[in-house]
Amino acid sequence: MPMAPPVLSDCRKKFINVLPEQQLGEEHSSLESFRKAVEIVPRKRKEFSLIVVTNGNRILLGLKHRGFGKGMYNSFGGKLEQGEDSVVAACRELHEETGICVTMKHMTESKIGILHFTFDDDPTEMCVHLFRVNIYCNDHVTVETASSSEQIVVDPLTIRGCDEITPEWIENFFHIPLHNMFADDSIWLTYLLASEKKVCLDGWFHFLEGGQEVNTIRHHFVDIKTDTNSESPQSQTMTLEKRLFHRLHSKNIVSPSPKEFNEAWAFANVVKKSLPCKDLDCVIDVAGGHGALAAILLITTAATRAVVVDPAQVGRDSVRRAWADFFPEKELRYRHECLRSGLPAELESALKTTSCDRILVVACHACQHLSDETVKLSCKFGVHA
Ligand SMILES: Nc1nc2c([nH]c(=O)n2[C@H]2C[C@H](O)[C@@H](COP(=O)(O)OP(=O)(O)OP(=O)(O)O)O2)c(=O)[nH]1
Repeated sequence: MPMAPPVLSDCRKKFINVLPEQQLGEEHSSLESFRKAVEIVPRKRKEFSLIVVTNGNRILLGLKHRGFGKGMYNSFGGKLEQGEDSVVAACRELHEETGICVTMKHMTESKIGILHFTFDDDPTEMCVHLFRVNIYCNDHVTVETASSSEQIVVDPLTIRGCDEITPEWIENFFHIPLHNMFADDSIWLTYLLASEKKVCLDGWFHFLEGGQEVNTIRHHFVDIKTDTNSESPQSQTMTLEKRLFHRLHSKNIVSPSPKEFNEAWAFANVVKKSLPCKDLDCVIDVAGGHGALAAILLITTAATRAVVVDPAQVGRDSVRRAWADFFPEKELRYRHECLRSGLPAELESALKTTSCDRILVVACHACQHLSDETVKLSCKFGVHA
């Protein structure tokens, strides 16, 4: 059964600087209900472009120095010039404000919706054409999967601002400065960034009087279309390491912590460099706790099964909850038992179905006694450790 798309309010809980609910107004479930509540019919309409720029799980935001939104962070864009098409305007504004060049073809494919803004104290409706551009930085040699035939490769040193705006990379987009951005960003931008699927948005936001100082929405309605067959642009370009990290964060998993995840990732890489993992079948992670190391080895090697031997029950199966779809048809088990009895039992059982050179015992911790015991037992059974 296809998974239901996430709810707007659930997505924003994952971001640390999200604005308080009082500033985000009432959420409507249909445009009709939104229009009825707002009552005001705008008399004029102005068109703008807005381009969200990401690179994996980083986002490029601009700090505005003048005009609308001065002193706040926003994505890039501006007014459409007389008779100008929204795609042409988006290419022009992105280049003017960041130096990034995107072809018309790519910008056309990057259009993801429209945002409509109305105000209690202004009869003009702002109609913002929304684009989502995911760039590849050519100092990031780690990009693993690039599905688009025409990638936007940017030399990060060429990114520059102008007198109106200064671009700045936010390394983890769950940390974007939403408290210093337009209130609607806490609603739609969080959804866009948190979604692992490609989304198109039609957003309607009605603001209270008072402009950016008050920055408060009275009513909103966001119509979201999720393309369940298509990964979001950031998922396509994220390295596997970032995708795994991102998944832990987006599911609010605290065990493994970011530090433990980094350690497990680094440890797995060292193990893979020093051992012939091509024909690996079984991984035994001794005192492996939450099981991140075992799972990373399952995901990144040919191993088909892994078992975590640890008397402590750590993380309550968090790793499987977060990453199960990264190792489909592979098995991750937990054996809650001490090393002395659990490891030999697992080794004996594994050796019944596979050869010793296809079994790997790993242990990532600082206890000399535990390490000695692990190596001694592994040597006794003739497996890699
Ligand atoms: N994220 C977000 N962006 C908004 C909101 N409202 C709004 O106009 N924008 C965007 C659309 C445009 O990209 C930008 C406003 O355009 P601008 O006033 O900077 O236009 P411009 O660059 O042509 O300005 P200028 O040269 O005439 O000073 O802000 C909003 O509520 N949220």
